Amino acid sequence: MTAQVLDGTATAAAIKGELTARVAALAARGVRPGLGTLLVGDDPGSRWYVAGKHKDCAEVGIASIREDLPETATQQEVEDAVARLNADPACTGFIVQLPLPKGIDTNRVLELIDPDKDADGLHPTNLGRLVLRVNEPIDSPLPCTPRGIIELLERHGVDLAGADVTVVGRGTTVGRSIGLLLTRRAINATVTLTHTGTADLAEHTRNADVIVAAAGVPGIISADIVKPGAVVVDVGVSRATDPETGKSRVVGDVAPEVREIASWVSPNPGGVGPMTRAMLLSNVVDTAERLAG
Ligand SMILES: Nc1nc2c(c(=O)[nH]1)N[C@@H](CN(C=O)c1ccc(C(=O)N[C@@H](CCC(=O)O)C(=O)O)cc1)CN2
Repeated sequence: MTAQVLDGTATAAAIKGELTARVAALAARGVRPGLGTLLVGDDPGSRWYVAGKHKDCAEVGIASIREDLPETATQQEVEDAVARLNADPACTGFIVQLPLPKGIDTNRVLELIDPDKDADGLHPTNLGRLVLRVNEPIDSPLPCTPRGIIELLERHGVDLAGADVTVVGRGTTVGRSIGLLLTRRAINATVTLTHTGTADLAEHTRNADVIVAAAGVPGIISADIVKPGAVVVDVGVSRATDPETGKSRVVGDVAPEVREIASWVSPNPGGVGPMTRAMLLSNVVDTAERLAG
């Protein structure tokens, strides 16, 4: 079996087309959504991601606002930047690019974001709504990567109802929050969350209909620990130097041989990354539509 491709690039492009129409409809009503970003420090990956977010905004017609601080910024300076974005009426939603430099209290910064402007869905109030609202529709922003993974699977016709999903990695932006989404009644998957303390990872992945690999360990999902016909989503982002070009490139958590055994695999790059970007735009447009009534 050769797996079919969960094409995040094409799916994200389709979503951006839909969002462009929704932004135009808002403009006709005199409403312009605006995404703010707060970037602290010089990490090249983070700079690239933030630049991509502003490029995406321009493509769909969302205004964008930037707050860039140096690596040496103090906790107070970061908190002041959050306060400016909270107060800026042109900014209808914003994100704090993660990770923040060492010495900055990330949880405290996230808690200071106005939950109604939390474009990443990472404020405790919005994560709490996800915990509490198992049955009802959710009218608050959802974390972008988990939302993007589910959208990617659904738009490729992967049925999650009753599926056994094994998530690898317990980070806040993906591992912990995707379980909350997948176990909502509207989706109805059964989730096993594995992490570095899991005694036997293979036992859990071999039983899974769907594997979401977000460990950040290159190749941790090898073909021998995947059930034939399983769906495998690669969220891992590690970097390696390409021996042929000498350039840095992304390496995922899923070994290439998995494509010979799985039914669907998300490429990496070109899978979950573009979907994360598209879901950030969706969150901003959803919020602007709610504000506009
Ligand atoms: N505040 C947040 N910080 C971070 C998040 C997040 O959702 N919110 N996620 C990641 C970074 N990220 C967005 O911020 C992100 C990661 C990857 C991609 C992407 O499109 N990647 C490309 C490959 C890029 C490359 O070659 O380097 C792909 O997968 O095709 C977009 C956004 C951590 N921080």
